[in-house]
Amino acid sequence: MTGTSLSPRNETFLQVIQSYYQLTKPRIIPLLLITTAAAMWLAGNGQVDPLNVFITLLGGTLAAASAQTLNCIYDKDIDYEMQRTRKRPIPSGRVQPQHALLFAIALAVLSFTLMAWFVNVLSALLALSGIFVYMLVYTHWLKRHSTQNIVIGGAAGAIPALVGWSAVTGELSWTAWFLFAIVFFWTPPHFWALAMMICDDYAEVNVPMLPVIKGLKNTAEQVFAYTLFVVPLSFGLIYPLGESGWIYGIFSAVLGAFFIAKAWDLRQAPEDKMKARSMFKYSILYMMLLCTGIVFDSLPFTRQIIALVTDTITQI
Ligand code: HEM
Ligand SMILES: CC(C)=CCC/C(C)=C/CC/C(C)=C/COP(=O)(O)OP(=O)(O)O
Repeated sequence: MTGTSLSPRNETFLQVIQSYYQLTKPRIIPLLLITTAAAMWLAGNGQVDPLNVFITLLGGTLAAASAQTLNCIYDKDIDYEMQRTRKRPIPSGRVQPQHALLFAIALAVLSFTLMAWFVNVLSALLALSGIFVYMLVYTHWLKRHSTQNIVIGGAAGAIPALVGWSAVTGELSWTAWFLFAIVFFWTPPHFWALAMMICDDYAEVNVPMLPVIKGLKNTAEQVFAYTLFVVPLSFGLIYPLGESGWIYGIFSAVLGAFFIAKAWDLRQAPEDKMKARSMFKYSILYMMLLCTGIVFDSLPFTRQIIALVTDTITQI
C-alpha cells in the first residue's frame, strides 16, 4: 500500500496543535539552531545583539519546520510503510496533506518575512534556500535514487551555519563556508550510523541508503573515513583561519578523539547495532559541544583570560 492514510478522526484542539508540531520533526531543530548560534557568536567575536539572535533563531526554526513539513508530505508513502515513521501525522491520518502544505507555506513565508525585515535579505534567502535544497535536492532528487543522498543533500543541514554568519555580518566569508564544511562532513557519520541501525526499514521501502546497498562493513568504513576527515578539519578554525583559540582547540581535540574512537569501534564491529547507536548519539553530542566550544572560546571574557595566561607564561 503506497500513499495511503489511515482515516481521520475527531481530535481536540490540543491534539491538532500537537499533530502540526510533530510534522515539524521538532527534536532535530535545536541542534540546527546551535550551529546557527555558534556561527553568530564567532562572526560577532563573542558579542551579539540579543534581538538579532532571537529573530535569526526564530526565523531558522520556522524555515526548518517548513522544510520538515514539506518532507513529511512528500514522503508520506514511505513513512506509512516504515514502522518508525508510521505514526507521523500524515500517514496516521491526523493531518491532511493539503493542510500540511498550507502550514509549510505559511511557515516559510513567515520565516522569510521576519528575517528579511529584521535581520537581512541574505539571511532570509539562505534560510529559504535551505528549504529548497532539503526538499528538491535531498528529498526529491536523491533520497530514493542515490547512495550519496545524504552526502550531497547534507548541504541543507549545513546551511543554518551560513544563516548565522550572514545574520551578523551581512555577508559570507571563508570562515562561514568553513563552518558549513564542518557540518557538511559531519553529516555522513551522523546519519549513516543511524542508517546502520534502521537499514531494514529503508530496505523495505527501497530507499537506497548506503548500508542497504553497500552493506554494514562498507558503511562503517565510510563513517570512519569521514570522521577521520572532519576531526582534523575542525582545527581549521584555529589554523589557517585564526578565528578560534586554544580553548576551542581543547574542545575540538577531546571531542574529536572520542569521535574517532567511536567510529573505530563501529568499524571493528559493523553488525553491532548498539555500537551504531552509540556512534549516532555521540555524533549529536559532538556537534553540540563543538559549537559550545566555538561560542565559549569567542567570548571576550575567555579571550581576556587567555591573554592573561599567555602573558604570565611568557614572563616566566
Ligand atoms: C541530510 C542530512 C541529514 C539527514 C538525512 C539526517 C537524518 C536524521 C534522521 C533520519 C534522524 C532520526 C529522526 C527520527 O527518528 O525521526 C535524525 C536525528 C537527528 N538529527 Fe539528523 N540528519 C541530517 C542532518 C542533521 C543535521 C545537519 C543536524 C543538526 C546539526 C541533525 C540533527 C539531528 C538530531 C539532533 C537528531 C536526534 C533527534 C532525536 O532526539 O531523536 N541532523 N537525523
Ligand atoms: C536552513 C534550513 C531551513 C535548513 C533545513 C535543514 C534541515 C531541515 C535538515 C534536516 C535534515 C534531516 C534531519 C533529515 C531527515 O532525513 P529524512 O527526512 O530522510 O528522515 P526520515 O527517514 O526520518 O523521514
